Amino acid sequence: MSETNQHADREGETILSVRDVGKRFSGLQALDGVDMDVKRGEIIGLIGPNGAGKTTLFNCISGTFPPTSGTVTLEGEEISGLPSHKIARRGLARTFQITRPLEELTVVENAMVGAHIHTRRRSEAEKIAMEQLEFVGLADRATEEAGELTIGAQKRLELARSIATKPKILLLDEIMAGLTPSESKQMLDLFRQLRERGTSLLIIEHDMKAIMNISDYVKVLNQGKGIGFGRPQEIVSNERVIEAYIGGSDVDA
Ligand SMILES: Nc1ncnc2c1ncn2[C@@H]1O[C@H](COP(=O)(O)OP(=O)(O)OP(=O)(O)O)[C@@H](O)[C@H]1O
Repeated sequence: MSETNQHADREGETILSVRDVGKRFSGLQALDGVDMDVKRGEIIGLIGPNGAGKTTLFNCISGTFPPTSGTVTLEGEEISGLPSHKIARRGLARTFQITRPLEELTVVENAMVGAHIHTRRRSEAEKIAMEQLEFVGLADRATEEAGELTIGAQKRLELARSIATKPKILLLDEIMAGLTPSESKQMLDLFRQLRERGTSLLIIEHDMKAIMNISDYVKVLNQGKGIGFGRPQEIVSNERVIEAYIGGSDVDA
């Protein structure tokens, strides 16, 4: 069975659909015919060796740049080629590999940046932002300068900012990097709560144990191509996946 068709019959409403997506950077084919679906309330882990194309796929989905070929649809409507702010307004949020809050703003003002994509009213944005800070455990630090936060708290603020956009699907790019074990556990708990609310998550993460623990399904990229899709226990015993990791110079999620 091809990796694309495996589990194609899984149930639930498709939120995000990636079809035959390719991305070329001058001489380099960074993505080549990638297919993937994310259903409502699913957590999908996206893994692969360094340079596999994981962040490039996030960039193509979220509108940082358009794919060279193929389509991306959100709730059945094509979003490939739209600018990122329009994609965000339709319900797709993302975090970035290197997260830095606007240090001179307060914690709540940072979270309000997310809320402002839906409302221009400050009081309404502040209400939405405070709800999300409450969710990530930062409400009591709302008036502090964001630059004062520890790395772990900055990551939770980044999560609060992104969920303040009220996403149907959230793309998380190594948001657990640099967290202590207890902060990672707290982050995984937040992911589970988001799933319970019906938010879909697509997660790039270094920590293989965490990704296998949290994901409903795992998608594996290697050299720009999908080489595996399945339940975590299927992925860890998939020979193509093992070969891609052992054959590569580095093991990375
Ligand atoms: N803007 C760009 N211009 C040119 N090449 C790029 C660009 N972005 C990514 N690439 C190249 O595309 C390939 C895929 O990179 P990408 O960052 O998507 O991989 P990744 O799987 O996220 O890797 P890592 O785990 O190291 O972050 C790499 O060879 C990279 O050098």
